[in-house]
Amino acid sequence: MGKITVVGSIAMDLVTRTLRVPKAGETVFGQDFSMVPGGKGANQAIAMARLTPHEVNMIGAIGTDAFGQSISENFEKNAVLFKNVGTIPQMTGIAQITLFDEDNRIIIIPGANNSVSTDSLKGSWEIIKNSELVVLQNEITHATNLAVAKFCRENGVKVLYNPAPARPTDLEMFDFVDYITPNEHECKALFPDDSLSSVLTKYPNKLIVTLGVAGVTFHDGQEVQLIPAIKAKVVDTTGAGDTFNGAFGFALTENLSVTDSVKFAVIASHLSVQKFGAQGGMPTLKEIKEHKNYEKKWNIK
Ligand SMILES: Nc1ncnc2c1ncn2[C@@H]1O[C@H](COP(=O)(O)OP(=O)(O)OP(=O)(O)O)[C@@H](O)[C@H]1O
Ligand SMILES: [K+]
Repeated sequence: MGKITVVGSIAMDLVTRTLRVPKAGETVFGQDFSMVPGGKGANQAIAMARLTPHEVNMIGAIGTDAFGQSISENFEKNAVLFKNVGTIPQMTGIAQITLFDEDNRIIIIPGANNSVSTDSLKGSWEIIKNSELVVLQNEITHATNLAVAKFCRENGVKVLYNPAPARPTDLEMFDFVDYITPNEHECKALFPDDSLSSVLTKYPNKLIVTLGVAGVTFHDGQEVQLIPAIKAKVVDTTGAGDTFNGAFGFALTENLSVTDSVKFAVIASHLSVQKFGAQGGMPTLKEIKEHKNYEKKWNIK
């Protein structure tokens, strides 16, 4: 049975690079366009499959269109098990991404991802139950996430929850998950009235907040830690957060501490921003091990 399972979104990313973002009613010429597989769930599954020789299971849904076919081929190529990815008569989810000024702007149309429900998970509970870690994000419905998290809690399965994009119901998940990884904007949306350090202190070794170029912060049980990002020549930051989550989750399953898992994932996301596409820059374990910040004591085989 699979060691790591992702229940989440699958999409095709339609990526446009431009030097100017059009104003309302305006037309501009962009630099280039490409289609690359994405979706936070699929991205995080692929980030983990690049790192682990063990099974990574993807559970989700695609549509009957051509995007679905090419996404399946991509799972195959990246050694993600996808027999529990359903195909339904709908459009595959898409993300329209504009790359501008070293950052991205994204519009998501969920399509088939909205059909991932407790009903559609019927054949998947056994895989979930036998996982060492289950990974969730916010691109499938809250009701499905909550049902999976509760099931995992009842069955002693650890859950890594990436509440992205943020939604008001996220706090209901907190009691049923082990690790929560918002970025700073998502964290502010969850706790608008609290300072970052007071929120981190409330959830030691559980709430891990990514701060983009500034790095990652969390409370380690003693004090608030800031693990700085590693400077990089940025090509495309799309997927930095997904790479972080995938690598963090993988490191936890290798029994690294939260602090070491964060440091490991910071190396992974630093490598990811140097290449194009959400998945394009996701490193292999070998690439992370060759990085100067890799610590031998982590002893990952
Ligand atoms: N420009 C950068 N240079 C180096 N590392 C970066 C850079 N941007 C992000 N990272 C690394 O990636 C991690 C995750 O990035 P970020 O906090 O932007 O997540 P995110 O907002 O979920 O990303 P995205 O939605 O773009 O995938 C950061 O904590 C940092 O370690
Ligand atoms: K990238």
